[in-house]
Amino acid sequence: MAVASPLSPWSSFRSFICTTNNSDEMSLITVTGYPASGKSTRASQLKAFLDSRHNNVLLLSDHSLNISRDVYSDSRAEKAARGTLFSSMQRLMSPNAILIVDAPNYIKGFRYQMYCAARELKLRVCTIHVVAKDEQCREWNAARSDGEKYTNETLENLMQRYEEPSSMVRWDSPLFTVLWSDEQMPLQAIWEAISEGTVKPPNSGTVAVSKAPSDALLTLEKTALSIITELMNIQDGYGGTVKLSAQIQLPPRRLTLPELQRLKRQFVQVHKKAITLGTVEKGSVDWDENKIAHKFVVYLEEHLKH
Ligand SMILES: Nc1ncnc2c1ncn2[C@@H]1O[C@H](COP(=O)(O)OP(=O)(O)OP(=O)(O)O)[C@@H](O)[C@H]1O
Repeated sequence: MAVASPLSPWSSFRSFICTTNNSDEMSLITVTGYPASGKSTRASQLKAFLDSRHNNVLLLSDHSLNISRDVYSDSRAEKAARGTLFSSMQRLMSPNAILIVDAPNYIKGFRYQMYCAARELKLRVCTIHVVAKDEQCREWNAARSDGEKYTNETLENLMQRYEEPSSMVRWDSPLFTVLWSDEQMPLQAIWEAISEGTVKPPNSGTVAVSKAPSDALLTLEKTALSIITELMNIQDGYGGTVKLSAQIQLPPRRLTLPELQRLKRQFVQVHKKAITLGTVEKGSVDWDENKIAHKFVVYLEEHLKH
């Protein structure tokens, strides 16, 4: 995988600057991602862009609420902190405000609650998923000097518990995925989602969005899933029908299903954006089963701990 250089947070919005104001957009933007994945960096980048288009952009975060990192190592304190975040969010949501909620927002059910609260007020919503590899988050966390460092244990814990957003469910959509290596955020598309997107009526349930995934997305999911199933079967002595054209070098220890599932989720997330946008990443030609299998095997070899 290519190693990207650190991005410059301000480089991507300059071309969109204009001075539209006094609009009646009301919206909730939920930022989510791993701990120390760059959520606040992206949230302030987004706020700077939106400030040039709207006169009431608010940013709510653990930091602005003085919520300490320690809450994430104590489930009761964490629950109370989520309550504080939620009530502040409700207080700040208003006509003519764009509210960005920059917090871990890693629990699916919590994002759903936020979505319902926004719909009650007929706000437009969108979710920004900031994606960084585990290793990158560890590195950024270790290097941070802003007093917001997580302990290693809390960091690992939060990464394990993270529930990824999905564009297939209403409460996470529209979903914008921003990779740690992306120089640009999709600022214009986010603006359109919150200023022109559909305002969903309250209380119309939680069913999945009807839009079908592309074949490529399904193949990506299915192929990665069949590989981890096969690996578990082989490890448990059930053998397996080896369909892969690639061989895999495994670490000399037992692999666990949760770790394989986590790597699968990350792998899918990393490649989903290219597929949904119809763009092609450097080095990949298409998305057939064999090529995906090969990419996933390489990904596993790179990321499985020895
Ligand atoms: N793209 C990037 N390039 C280089 N460094 C980055 C990048 N994104 C974030 N960082 C660094 O990583 C650290 C964490 O960034 P940031 O606060 O944006 O993450 P976060 O996800 O909001 O963290 P938290 O989970 O603590 O809220 C900071 O020290 C920041 O400077």
